Amino acid sequence: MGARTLLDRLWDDHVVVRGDGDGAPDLLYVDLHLLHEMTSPQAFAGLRAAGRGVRRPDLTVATEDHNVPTTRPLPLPLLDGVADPLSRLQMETVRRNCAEFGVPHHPLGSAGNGIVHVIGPEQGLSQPGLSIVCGDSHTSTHGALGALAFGIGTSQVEHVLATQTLWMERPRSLEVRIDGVLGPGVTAKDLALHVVRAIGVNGGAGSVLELRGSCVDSLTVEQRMTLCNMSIECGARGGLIAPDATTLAYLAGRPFAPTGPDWEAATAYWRTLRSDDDAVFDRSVVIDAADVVPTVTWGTNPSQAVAIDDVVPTPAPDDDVAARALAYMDLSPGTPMRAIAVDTVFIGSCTNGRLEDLRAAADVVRASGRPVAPGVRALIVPGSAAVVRAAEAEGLDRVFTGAGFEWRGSGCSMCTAMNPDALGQGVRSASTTNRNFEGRQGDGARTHLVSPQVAAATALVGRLAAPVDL
Ligand SMILES: CC(C)[C@H](C(=O)O)[C@@H](O)C(=O)O
Ligand code: SF4
Repeated sequence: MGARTLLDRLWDDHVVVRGDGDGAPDLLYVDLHLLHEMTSPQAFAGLRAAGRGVRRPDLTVATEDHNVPTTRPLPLPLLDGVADPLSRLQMETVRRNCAEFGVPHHPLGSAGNGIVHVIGPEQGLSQPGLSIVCGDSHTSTHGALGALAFGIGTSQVEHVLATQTLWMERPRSLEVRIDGVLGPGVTAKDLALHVVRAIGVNGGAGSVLELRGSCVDSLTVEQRMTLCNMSIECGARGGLIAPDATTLAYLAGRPFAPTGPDWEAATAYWRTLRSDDDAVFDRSVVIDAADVVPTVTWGTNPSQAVAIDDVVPTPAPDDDVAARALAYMDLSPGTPMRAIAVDTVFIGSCTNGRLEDLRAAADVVRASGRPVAPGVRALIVPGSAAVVRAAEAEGLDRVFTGAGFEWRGSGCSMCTAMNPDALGQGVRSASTTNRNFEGRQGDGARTHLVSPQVAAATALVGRLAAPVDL
């Protein structure tokens, strides 16, 4: 066999039936199927209608995240506290489906509950070399551990439930080589926004990004997850990072990580999961880490971003997309980004709702000693119940509440307007999430994507700000 990329290796290891002819889909085996309440109901309904069961409930895990309220105390064990009838129905439905089909489920209020892309890695379910699917685009997050991880549609969810396999066209490989060192105050989120700008919101279409190079090697697994999470925002099928010693150290001792001789065997395989030195990628993009700066978005897609030191850009005369974005965002060209006042700050989501993100934000708050600016609503929503526990054990909750932030239970929350945390018309937010689309955080709400550090500083200043401004 010739030189192979990491994507080739992972793909070849999962093909059950090879497609007939060029561009024909292959049938892939699925090692881990993650479910949440938004995209699983119709799939289970289809199974039931066809009189079929779940082929491998032991390789399937469900959670509740998109619709859940994050106010505390949690409304358990009953759903009495879930006021919104649609959310309540979704939560009841996933519970009933999982009970009926024998699928392990982490309901709101249970120790293992959280955002689907946060709980997989933290429980050690997401491992190098696995094929992982979920009816959710940000399944790319799990690629940070060297897994082949894709978002799929609801009809595909049903197919995987029934067969544990999936027909898929082999994606193209896009190498994103990032060498060098990130400057002071520059985070994995800034790097993720930089990558989206470098590739463009459709530039990754049909491809899986392999993120590699000395800068990627230097990132923690949680930072790698931020990067892979946003790979989907350049239109890619997913993002991948070869497992290394950092990955192994992250996984060791997690509840579902292998132990003893199984660990030895698994890690021996994981160490082979890399692109050959002479592997040929379909395309390569090279990024110098030194060029990455603290970044904030001004528009309505994640590539419409500038340095926080910069001003709102002036669109080219024929750039209707940018003009529309500026109108929606109610921004004028030339306005310094730091002059933009916000109503709301949100720190959370599968992009930036993990322990390291909360620590980074808490460090900013602690170092400044300042309270949240008057009139600003600032929310901290940990990505999972485990993150809540770990953060509280370190006293991070007290750092935040002491400064006037709200400390919430876990869930997707303000990342998406699918739960009670949705924002109102015209509300402007700085948010550590991954999408700033029109209406994403609520009808008419205006989103600026930022890092946890910038979000924390912004909450204290009341305008877009970086920790150096405090
Ligand atoms: C609800 C779900 C299908 C959706 C996704 O696929 O990503 C959501 O998680 C999002 O982030 O927009
Ligand atoms: S946190 Fe946001 S991006 Fe992540 S799964 Fe939930 S809605 Fe999607």
